[in-house]
Amino acid sequence: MNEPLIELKGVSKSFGSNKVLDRLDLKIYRGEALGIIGPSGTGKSTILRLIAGLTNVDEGEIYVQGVRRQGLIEDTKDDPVGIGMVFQQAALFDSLTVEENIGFLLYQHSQLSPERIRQLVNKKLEMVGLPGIGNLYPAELSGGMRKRVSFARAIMSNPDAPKEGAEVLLYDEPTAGLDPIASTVIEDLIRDLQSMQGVCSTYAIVTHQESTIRRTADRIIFLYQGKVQWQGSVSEIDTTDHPYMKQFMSGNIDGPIQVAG
Ligand SMILES: Nc1ncnc2c1ncn2[C@@H]1O[C@H](COP(=O)(O)OP(=O)(O)OP(=O)(O)O)[C@@H](O)[C@H]1O
Repeated sequence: MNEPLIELKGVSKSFGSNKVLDRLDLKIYRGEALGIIGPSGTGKSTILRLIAGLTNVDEGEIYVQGVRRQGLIEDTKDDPVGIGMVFQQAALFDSLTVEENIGFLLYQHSQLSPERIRQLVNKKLEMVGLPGIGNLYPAELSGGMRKRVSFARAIMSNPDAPKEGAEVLLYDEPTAGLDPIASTVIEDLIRDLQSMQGVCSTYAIVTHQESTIRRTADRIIFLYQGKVQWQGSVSEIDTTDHPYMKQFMSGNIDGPIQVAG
């Protein structure tokens, strides 16, 4: 098989005495849509934050396109692959307009003219199905619209920079708190972005919503007690006899997974 785009080798991560990840191995291949599922507090978001370079491993290694990541993303000038992250909360600046939010990094760090940034922002807003809302403030948007704006921000790129935008997107519960129809819109958008040329063809998605698991992932890993306990394709969700998966997908209180609280 090809070299993985992202690889975690023997990664451990603790917060105080809480060992969240325990010698975890994980590979994400180019063009793959990986779903990460598991009970609350098992470290799914932590995996995304490690891949994004927002936090450091305690032990183990992270490779991005075969190159070992050293330190946090802010210390790494030339990560070989652009990695964008969409957070659970859209995490927009309330005092800035949609356009200023999406173009934030370019306004801060590029030499591009405001007019050029505005054009680029408008293009991204069209891609996420929200043309013409650049002048609105986050408070004027619905939750689903805010999520889409955060997608636009994650795929924003500087055409003058050597690489054209995020190649890998990390979605942390992108449909949490949305009604079923708004969730479908987001799920479709995730797949649409994947199929658009030049945008992120590879992504990892953390979600608790069953429709999102089924509609946005190709391969799924089930995380529990710091390790990948099961992995398979979406169709195998319904056929697996794995006790963790059967309990988790049925929502049964009784089973090998200890119920928190
Ligand atoms: N910065 C931090 N400081 C202390 N503890 C943390 C920190 N970040 C995460 N944790 C703890 O690590 C564990 C895993 O958190 P994480 O958010 O990765 O889990 P998760 O599987 O994404 O959970 P959920 O499904 O509830 O969102 C939790 O017990 C959490 O309290």
